[in-house]
Amino acid sequence: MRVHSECLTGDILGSLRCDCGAQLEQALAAIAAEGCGAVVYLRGQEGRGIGLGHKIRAYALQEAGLDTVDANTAQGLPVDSRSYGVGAQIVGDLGIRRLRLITNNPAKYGGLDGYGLDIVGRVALPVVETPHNVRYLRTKRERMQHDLVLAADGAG
Ligand SMILES: Nc1nc2c(ncn2[C@@H]2O[C@H](COP(=O)(O)OP(=O)(O)OP(=O)(O)O)[C@@H](O)[C@H]2O)c(=O)[nH]1
Repeated sequence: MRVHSECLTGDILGSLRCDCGAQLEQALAAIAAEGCGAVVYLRGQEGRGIGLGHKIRAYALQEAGLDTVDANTAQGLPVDSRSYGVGAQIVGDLGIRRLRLITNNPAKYGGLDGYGLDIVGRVALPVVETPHNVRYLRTKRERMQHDLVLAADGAG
């Protein structure tokens, strides 16, 4: 089961600044290979909840040296305002009660817990690391506690 946060730039336009598009593709492929599963695509979560306009402004701040966390707070916005209650209810509405969750994000795992869903495991997504997204990935690991192993530690 994949609960995916909307990312217009990564999912639709194929931006290399984040790994969202790659993660969506990986999740779809993993579910296809398994022969069962679902992707719930959560609209309204663009930019970890700040919206597309603010995310584009965050990109300008990142060009000036801020990381993805500080580029949110510099705009007076929360680092991550996503909640997963609606996602959990959609999962339940699909008739799914017992699942393995495809994510590297502990907050997502915790956020889906407790809605009558039995989350029996986590499926880690292999990291698709490029020179363009390595700083983004490192910030996810170091400041947002994502469970990521990066090959390029020490680079970039
Ligand atoms: N604020 C901000 N949000 C971003 C940026 N790049 C991508 N996003 C958003 O980040 C969200 C994805 O969250 P992540 O924390 O990258 O990963 P995740 O989906 O929570 O974790 P996984 O389940 O492991 O994929 C999407 O809503 C994207 O729109 C950025 O530079 N700044």
